[in-house]
Amino acid sequence: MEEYKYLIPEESIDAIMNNVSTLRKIENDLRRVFVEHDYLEVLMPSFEYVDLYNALDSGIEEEKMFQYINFEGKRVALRTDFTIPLARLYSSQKEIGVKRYCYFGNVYRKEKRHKGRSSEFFQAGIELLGQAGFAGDIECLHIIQETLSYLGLKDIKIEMSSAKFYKRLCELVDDTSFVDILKKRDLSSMKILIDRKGIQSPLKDLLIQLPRCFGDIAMLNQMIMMIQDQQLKDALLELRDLYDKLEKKEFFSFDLAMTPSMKYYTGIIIKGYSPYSADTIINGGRYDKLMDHFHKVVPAIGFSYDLSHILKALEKEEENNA
Ligand SMILES: N[C@@H](Cc1c[nH]c[nH+]1)C(=O)O
Repeated sequence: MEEYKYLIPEESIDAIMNNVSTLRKIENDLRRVFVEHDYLEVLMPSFEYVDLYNALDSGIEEEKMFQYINFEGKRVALRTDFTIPLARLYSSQKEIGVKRYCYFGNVYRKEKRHKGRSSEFFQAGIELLGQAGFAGDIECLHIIQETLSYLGLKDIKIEMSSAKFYKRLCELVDDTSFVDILKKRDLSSMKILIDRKGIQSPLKDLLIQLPRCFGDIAMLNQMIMMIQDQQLKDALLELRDLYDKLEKKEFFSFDLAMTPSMKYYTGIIIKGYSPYSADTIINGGRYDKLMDHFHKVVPAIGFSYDLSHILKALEKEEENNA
């Protein structure tokens, strides 16, 4: 027992304890930008009904939730995600219109044992609710761009793809192993899958290219020319139109093999990377169907920074430059 007096469980964030001043500085810089753009800060509850998460289906499985049965006999979980509770908050408001929320706090998702990864994550994010199409997408991407310099990390890359493109691919390939192959960018398994399913060109050619389909606008244009399926093409054309409308483009590139981190995404998906972090430091996307569960039609988009991963990356970057 003695040793446990000195240890923290693997689940706990360790990157933050000694880095509080850095965390607070980044947090305050982000808060200032979010507020300048009219985002209202909200403090969300730590506990939510498991049923809410299940009904709105983020894709985070129940085994990943820290849950217990409360005095009502209902299953309650520590917050696994901010977007879902904020959708509930929005849907409970009387007036429907554009709303901008920002938030700072922990989310909890159980990691597999002995992976050396904590199960609590400190997130800072925004949700733009009621704003459809490019206007919302561009607002979010510009805020990401504006806030990047406050993270203190060099060489951050923001990659974009489309949930419509991904969903259509899944429909066409129609195989349970496909997502895993995409995640691993495993070309040899992709070829085996193509043979097993008897997939013919032009889909076959696309699937073979897919694991290496990351790059700039030239790559996207090339794929648009090559793709014949109209739904896949339209999804990429939409992405290109969005990119064309961006004022500053230097941080943004594309990754067509991207798999959405959340099931609720319906349009653009965004992931941010640092060379010093194996985990993504930004996740976001458009989610126009989430509010259907509350019988409301509300287009929405948002993103969050994972500040625990950012702090870890900062430590590594410093070590590297020492
Ligand atoms: N909630 C998402 C990020 C996000 C915010 N808004 C839209 N997506 C996550 O935790 O990964």
